[in-house]
Amino acid sequence: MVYIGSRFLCWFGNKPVLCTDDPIVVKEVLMNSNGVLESMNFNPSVREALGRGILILNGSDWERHRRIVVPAFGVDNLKEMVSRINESGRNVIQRWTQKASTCDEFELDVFKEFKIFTADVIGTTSFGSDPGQAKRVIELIDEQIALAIADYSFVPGYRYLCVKRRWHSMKLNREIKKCLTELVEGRRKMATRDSDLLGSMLEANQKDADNGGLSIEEIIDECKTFFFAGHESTAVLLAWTCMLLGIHQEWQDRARAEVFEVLGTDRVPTWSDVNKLKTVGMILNESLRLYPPGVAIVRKAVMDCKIGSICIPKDTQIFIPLLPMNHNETTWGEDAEKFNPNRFSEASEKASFFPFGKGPRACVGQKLALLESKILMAMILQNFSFHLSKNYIHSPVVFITMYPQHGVPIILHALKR
Ligand code: HEM
Repeated sequence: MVYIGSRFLCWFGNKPVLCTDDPIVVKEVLMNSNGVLESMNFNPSVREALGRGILILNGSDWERHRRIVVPAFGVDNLKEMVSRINESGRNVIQRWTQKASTCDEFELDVFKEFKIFTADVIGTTSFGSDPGQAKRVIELIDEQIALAIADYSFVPGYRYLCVKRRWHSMKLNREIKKCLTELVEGRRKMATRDSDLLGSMLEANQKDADNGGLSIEEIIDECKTFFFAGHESTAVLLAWTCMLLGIHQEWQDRARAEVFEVLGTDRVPTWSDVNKLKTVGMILNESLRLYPPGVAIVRKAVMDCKIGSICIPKDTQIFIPLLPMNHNETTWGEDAEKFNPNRFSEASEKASFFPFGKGPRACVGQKLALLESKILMAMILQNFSFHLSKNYIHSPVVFITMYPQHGVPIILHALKR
C-alpha cells in the first residue's frame, strides 16, 4: 500500500472530496454533532429500497429514529438474543456435520455459508417471536435489496431504464409492508413485550410517543436497514476471519484451546461465556483491522465550516479512509501488514481503530455483530479444524463492503469426539 500523506483533495466526478487521516480532523469529523456535517448520500436505488431508515436520515429525523433504535441493541436485549443466535449457529454446524459424515474432509465456500447464517440471525433477532413470518419477511427484504444493488450505477437516471426491476421492487415493497404491518398490528394487541428487535423498538416507540415516535412505515424501514447494514458486513467479517485462521494454524489452535477451556467439547455459549472468549475477540479485531468490511466513512458539509484548522466549503465530502489507516506503520508498527492478534491483547481502546465508526453516528449493531461472530467462530472451532483451500484466490473488492470476490473456500475436517 502506498501512503500519499495525511490530507489531500480529489474529485469524484464534479464533487470535491477531502481525504484525511489526520487524527485531530478525523476525531472532530466523527464527533461532530452541530449539524454542519451529514452522513454520506446513498445511491438513489438503495435510498428507495431503505426508505426513511436511520442510515439515510439526517438532522432531527435521524435523532428521533436513533432514540428508538439504540435501546433495541441494549445489553439486556442482546443477552436474550444469545439463544436465538445459538440456534442459527447450530443449523450451520448440523449442515456441516452432515457433510462430514460421508467423507474425512470437505471443501466449502464459507462466505456463502456465513451469508445464510447472518440472514438467519437478523431474521430471528428482528422478528424471532414469529419464526414463520421472520423467514418470509427476510426473504422479501433480501430480494428487494439485491434488486437495489443490481440498479447501483454511477450513471444518473440508470435505474429508470430498468423498468422490470423497478416494477418488481415496488411489488416486493408492497408485500413487505403488508407482512410487517400484520406483524406490528398483531404485536400491538398483545399484552406482553416480545424480546426481539421489533418488540424492543415498539416498546421504545410507545415510551417516546410524546416526542413524536415512529410511524409503522418508519419502523418497517428500520427493519430493512438492519438487514442491509448488518447482514453482509458481518458475513464478510466471518469470512475474512476464517481465511486468516485457515492460514495461521497456530492462532486457530490457540483459539480452539480457549473455546475448549470455556465451553468444553459440547456446550453452546451463554452470555457470560462469550465475554470469556478473549483470544477469539482479539482475532476478530485483527481481522477487522486488516480487512475492515466498511473501508471508509464519508460525511458531507452542508454549509461552509471549519474543522480543525481546515476551512471546508459547503458540499465538500470528507472521506476518512479506514483501510489505509489500519495498515499505517506509524500507528501499528513495522509489522502492520502482518496478522498479529496480540496487538489487541490489552483491553484498552486503540485511538485510531474504529471499524464500526465512532461518535454520534457509530454503528448501532456493533455489539450484535461481535456477539454473533464470537458465537459462530466458537462453535466452528469446537467442532472442526480447517485450512485454506488451494482453490482460494485472494481478491478483496469493494462494493458497499470489502468482500472476497471469489469467496473463501476452506477445507473442513470434523473433530473426533
Ligand atoms: C462487522 C459488522 C459491521 C460493521 C463492520 C459495521 C460498520 C459500520 C460503520 C463503519 C458504520 C458507519 C458509522 C459512521 O458513519 O460513522 C455503521 C453504521 C450503522 N450500522 Fe453497522 N456495522 C456492522 C454490523 C451491523 C449490524 C449487525 C447492524 C444491525 C443489525 C448494523 C447497523 C448499523 C446502522 C443502523 C448504522 C447507522 C447508524 C447511524 O447512522 O446512526 N451494523 N456500521
